[in-house]
Amino acid sequence: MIALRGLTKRYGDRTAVDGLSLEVAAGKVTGFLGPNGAGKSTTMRMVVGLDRPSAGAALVGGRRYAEFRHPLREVGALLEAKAVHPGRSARRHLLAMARSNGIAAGRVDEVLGLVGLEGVAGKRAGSFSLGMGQRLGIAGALLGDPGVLLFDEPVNGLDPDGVLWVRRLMRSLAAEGRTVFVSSHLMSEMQLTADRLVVIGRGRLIADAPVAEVIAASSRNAVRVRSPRAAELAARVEAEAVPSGGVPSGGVPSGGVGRRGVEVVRVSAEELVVTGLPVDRVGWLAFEAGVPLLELSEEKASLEEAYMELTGTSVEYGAGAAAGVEA
Ligand SMILES: Nc1ncnc2c1ncn2[C@@H]1O[C@H](COP(=O)(O)OP(=O)(O)OP(=O)(O)O)[C@@H](O)[C@H]1O
Repeated sequence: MIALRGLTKRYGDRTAVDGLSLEVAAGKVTGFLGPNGAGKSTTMRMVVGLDRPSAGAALVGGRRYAEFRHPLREVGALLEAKAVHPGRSARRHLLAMARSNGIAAGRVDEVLGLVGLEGVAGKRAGSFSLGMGQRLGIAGALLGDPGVLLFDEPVNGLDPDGVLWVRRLMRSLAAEGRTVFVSSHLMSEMQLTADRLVVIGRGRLIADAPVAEVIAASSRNAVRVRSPRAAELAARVEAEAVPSGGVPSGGVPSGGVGRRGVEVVRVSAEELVVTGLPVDRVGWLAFEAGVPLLELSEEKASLEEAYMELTGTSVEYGAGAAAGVEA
């Protein structure tokens, strides 16, 4: 398990990571998301002792990275692909890592096989493509057979086969009970790979929840209804939004991701789009109102849509973001 306790990193007057507190559980793939410059790499670097926190702590299994005698056996990381001496062969690079961490030399060929680089193990790492560099980085992370793994943008530069391979690898590492913490900008890939998500913006925590919960909290989730008596149904649904007590009962509790009310958009005389209520609730309301239904369907948000909503005000370098101006 990884535990961040008030983790903070300042570079001069810039706060890259701002009081992050969370736990990344074992046995799961946890996706680490956030706009460019949000502080993901800085956070990961602090977990593996490459950066020193300005305040707070990053713990692996309750201990700081610096306390480990053989850190690669505790936590493996792919942080910068190609962070390898270009003149060294892949095998020599891994052998040097293994030696410094008391790892048997035989493990080097094992991980080279695991990542599919056995055929080029003697070649200079400097001649590797971006994708081969990523595979070598992943081999390095796996070398000490650690219980905790961090991957910063692992599919960067990989072809579709490689992307699928990384997805399966992450899933199988988590299934073995390991802690897998992986950053990515590819939302569709994260939707397929991750169990949980940690979303940050400007160094601060925005969400920490299961993937399904993050998506369920999106206002883009909607229920499409067609009925010859759509107006009656709309009135019934709107009554649900603001009951006599004045408190919206339709807001779907979202477990820390956000709250919202019920909205009805009249698309046409026969068609409505309802947001803020689950599809089965809309079905019951139609039944209670005695309104016939011609269609009742669910439109689910994608993780990408949910993510855009969550991070909308935290984007620093987006096309629409005014540089240097706080949202
Ligand atoms: N060594 C450094 N010196 C000064 N500022 C830094 C340093 N490293 C990172 N930063 C700043 O800290 C902030 C967070 O950067 P970081 O690389 O952690 O973000 P990120 O979420 O990984 O972004 P990306 O998705 O673009 O990789 C950025 O504003 C960055 O410019």
